[in-house]
Order: sequence, then C-alpha cells, then structure tokens
Amino acid sequence: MNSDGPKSGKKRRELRAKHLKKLTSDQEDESVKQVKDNNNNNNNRGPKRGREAQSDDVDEPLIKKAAASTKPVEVAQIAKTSDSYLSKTRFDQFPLSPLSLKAIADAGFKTMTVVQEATLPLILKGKDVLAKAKTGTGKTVAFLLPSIEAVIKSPPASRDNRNPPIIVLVVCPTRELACQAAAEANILLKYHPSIGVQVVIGGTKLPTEQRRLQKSPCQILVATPGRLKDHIDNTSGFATRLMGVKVLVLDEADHLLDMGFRRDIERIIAAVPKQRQTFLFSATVPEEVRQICHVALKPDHEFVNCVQEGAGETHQKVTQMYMIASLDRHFSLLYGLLKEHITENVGYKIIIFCTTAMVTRLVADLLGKLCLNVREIHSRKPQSYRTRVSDEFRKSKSIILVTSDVSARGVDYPDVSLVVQMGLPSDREQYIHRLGRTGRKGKEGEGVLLLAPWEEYFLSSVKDLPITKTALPPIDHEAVKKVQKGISQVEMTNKEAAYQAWLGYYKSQKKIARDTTRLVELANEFSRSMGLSTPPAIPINVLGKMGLKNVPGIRVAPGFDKKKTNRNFRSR
Ligand SMILES: Nc1ncnc2c1ncn2[C@@H]1O[C@H](COP(=O)(O)OP(=O)(O)OP(=O)(O)O)[C@@H](O)[C@H]1O
Repeated sequence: MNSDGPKSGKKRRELRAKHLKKLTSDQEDESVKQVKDNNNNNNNRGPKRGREAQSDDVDEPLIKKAAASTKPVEVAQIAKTSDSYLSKTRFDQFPLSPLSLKAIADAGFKTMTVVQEATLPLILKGKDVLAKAKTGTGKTVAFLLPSIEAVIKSPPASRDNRNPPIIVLVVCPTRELACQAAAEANILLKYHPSIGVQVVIGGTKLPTEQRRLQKSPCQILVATPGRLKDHIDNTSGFATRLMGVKVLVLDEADHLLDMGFRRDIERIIAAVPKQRQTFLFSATVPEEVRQICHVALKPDHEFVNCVQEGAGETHQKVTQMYMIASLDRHFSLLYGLLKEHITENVGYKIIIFCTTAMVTRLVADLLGKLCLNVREIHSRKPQSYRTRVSDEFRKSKSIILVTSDVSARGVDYPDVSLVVQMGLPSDREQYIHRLGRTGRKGKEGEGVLLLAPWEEYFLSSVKDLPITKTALPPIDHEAVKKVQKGISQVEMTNKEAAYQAWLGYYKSQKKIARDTTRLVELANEFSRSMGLSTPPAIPINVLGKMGLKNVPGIRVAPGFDKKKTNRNFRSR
C-alpha cells in the first residue's frame, strides 16, 4: 500500500495537471506516429542552412566510442546512509533567485532531493554534468532550477528582435515527458512572469506549432527530438534562435543517445553553440553511454552517481517478483493478479506494460470486457487522447492503465501501487524505468514481470536486482471461463493487429528471432491464447519486411494495405 503524500504534494500535482492541460490544449486531434518513427521519417526537409548543412553532410556519426574521460563524483555514500530520497540541505543554502525560492516553497519542497543536492553546486559552478539517480527522485527540478538561473543571468532580448534567443533547450524522448517537464518548469517560474516555456512535440501539424512559437516566444523550449529536428529544418528563424542556447539538457539521456534517437540528437547538438553548459540525466547510465557522452559534454564534465550499482538501482520499498508461465495462461494469470491486488489495495493504481501498441490495445480491450476500470495509452492514439487519459490517470484512484513503452520513462504518476510487465522488456534499463513508475518519492510499490518459459533468459540481465520468483496464483475455473469469454468478445481486427505486432516485436529480439520457425510457432501460441484456432494471415509485403516469407506456420494474406500493415508491426 502506498502511504499518502503531504497535502502540498496534492496541491502541486493539481497545479502541474493544470499546466499540462494549458500546454497541450491547443493541439489538434491527429493520428500519432510512433515517437521513433518521427526520427526516421525525414521526408519534409527544407533547404539546408549554415550549421545544419554542415551536420547533415557528415557521414560518420558524431557519436563514436571513446574512453570516458569522467572522474565520477560518487554520492552513493549519501544514499547509503539514508534510505530517503531527500537530503537535509535546503534550497536557500544556494545562491538561487529569491523568486525561484518562493515558487519552490509554494510547491511544498522543503529540502532538496539527493540528486538535486549533489548536482546543483557543480552546475552553478559552470560544470557540465552527467547525473544518474533513481526513478522518481526529482531529477527534473535538478536540471530545471539551474537552467532558470541561466535565463535570469542572460540579457533580455530586445523588443524588436524577430528571432529572440532560446536560452535553455530541454530534449525529452516522449511527448508526455516533454509536457510534464514544461509543466514542472511553469511551477518553478510562478514568480518569473517574463520567462516563457514552450513545448514542441509533434502530434499536431507543424504550422500550428510554428504559429505558437511565433505568437508567444520563449526562453525555455522543451522538445521531442523528431519534432525539434523538423523545426530546425523547416521553421524560419528557428536555427537562429537556437544559436542563443546556453543550456542543453538531455533528459533520459541514455535513451536519447541510443540508436533510435542518435541521428536526431547529433543534428540537435550541431545546431546549438559549442559554448554552452550541458546536463545529461537518467536513472540508468549503462557503460556504453558513459563511453559516448563526450559528444554532448565537455571533457571536464562531472559524472554524479547517486546510485549504487546492482540492487541499488531500484527502490528497496518496491518488491519485485517474476512469474513464468506458458502463454496460454498469461491472460488468466493477469486477471487473477489484478483481482487479488484490487481486493487488497483500496484506491489501487496499476500500470500494465505491454510489448507493442497493438498488444496494448488488445489487453486493454480484454480487461474492459472483464469489467475492470481500464484506460490505454500508446502511440496509435491521438495525442489529445493520450494527454486526456494521462491527466485522468494522474488524478484518479482505483484505475488501471494499460500502456506501451511511451509511458515507461519519466512519467510521474503519483501513488502507483503495482506495475505489471507482460512479456519481454526491451532491455534491463527499460525494466528499471517501467518499474520506476511505482515507489516514487520514497513510497512503497510492487512490480511483477510475467514471462513465458522461453523468455526466462531475460532474468540474467537483471540478476543483480532483488527480483524473486513467485508462485503462480491459483486461478479458479470460473475466472478462466470469464477470461475466455472476454477474449472471444474482442474484435477480430484487434487480434489480427496484435498478432502481427507481437511477431514484429519478437522478430526484433535477437535471441528469439534466430530460429524463425520457432518464432512463428511461438506467435501461433500467442494467437491460440487469443482464442484463435488458426493464426491470422499476414500480408506478403509485411512478411517480406519482417524477413518471414515462406516460414512454416505463417499464413499469407492475398491483398495488403501498405500503410496500415507497416504501422501495425512497428509501433509502440
Ligand atoms: N525537493 C523535492 N522535495 C519533494 N518533492 C520533490 C522535490 N523535487 C522534486 N519533487 C517531486 O518528486 C517527484 C518526482 O520527480 P521527477 O519526476 O523529477 O523524478 P525523476 O527522478 O525525474 O524520475 P524518472 O527517473 O522516473 O524520470 C515529482 O512529483 C516532483 O515534483
């Protein structure tokens, strides 16, 4: 059970929800592409300009492996002596603007969190910082507060400047996270009316954002990488505005520096001045990221590590369990698990992570048929819907959110009591971030990972975490029958899309995809778990793209809808 947060926390959450609404209210309803698709599709490039042209012409990626030049500032000893995410240091012990301090007091923050205490003095000294701190421990405020100081210290733009400089650029991997960071910034800016924050996140037509940027200029811009790159390429005067950047922040830095975002991040780094301060924050910083962080950070940057490796990477107060069961039992097990948690936890709040957008839709549909209070978020929902559901989930109790990885990182939903991960997480880091949606701000929580026997190998990547095997809960015959009835009521088109998406996801998992005949056998097992006696047929062009043509067990569909089928197997 979660302990209740202080009253001020509730007030702050309400404030943040209000800010979130304001930030996204002017977005149009439009089908949403996968966030990463934003990065890959670059069809609408405008003419190259200055720095952009330079960076675009570079064949070699800017990000190459090199020895990390960092001397880590280990603050693990702070974390060790206290189980709390809070330190004893007050914000007014640092030379911060009195107006920021006033806003911090209004927000109900009494003392700094460990990561804030460790990074602020270094940042105020002008250092670049790579910071690793557990999920839900206040990293957003840690980078926003000194960023606001940088704006305050910058000379105000002259009134007749048509392209007023953007001083702080914050890059986040998902739209939800960008909106949340901007909302947090607005809380800190309560008494700084002359400092503006804007988000550019996609999910709306580019001209709408261009008009908004023009109408209300800002010194702080929060953006997702794909859309930011679109603006660099297509928005008049935008590249000039970016030349004013003094602070660049990469939130969820390890994710932004991995392959899916790398090219976009390289473009963004090339579009801001070399003379700047850069902050990289995340709850996970794998060695590969340490090796390549020099592309964004100065050689003398500090690595602030607030986390002890291994067990220390997750919260002690969050119990972690895994269950191994054949696929045909997963839906019944999930139902049993949810019923048990709901009975034992008044005001429960559950997040279920699924592998892809279409599997998410299927699971949400099924739980809806089973009369559970369920919502869904994934990349195939319009942004306005995602924002509305996200808001509702943030404020509600006794509710279940089924989601893809668009909610895996950074999203700050208070009081989540249980996180269920169904199927293979994409990697160890993603497991940690998803789990981190519960147990935030020192609260308690539970995490359950539900795997099939052939997915058990994943456990070796998290063997240093306190995750223990748990017995399968007994599922009575009635419950199994209820689940079977529920799944029989789920629309056929949703099952077809889920099957194809499932196959696409596991085809991208090297260990499983090595033997394609086995992969298809497993997919057909998944199909049977949806109550289908024969697996859905897949269009030949999609099979070609997946490299699964002529694999035994696959059914080929005669015609194909190129647009629809491509999206099904890609999106999260
Ligand atoms: N000094 C503070 N005292 C109390 N609460 C704080 C403080 N600083 C931040 N918070 C609150 O802590 C919560 C978690 O913060 P935040 O979302 O920034 O965590 P995070 O470390 O970025 O997590 P994740 O790794 O999941 O992104 C937020 O609700 C935020 O408002």
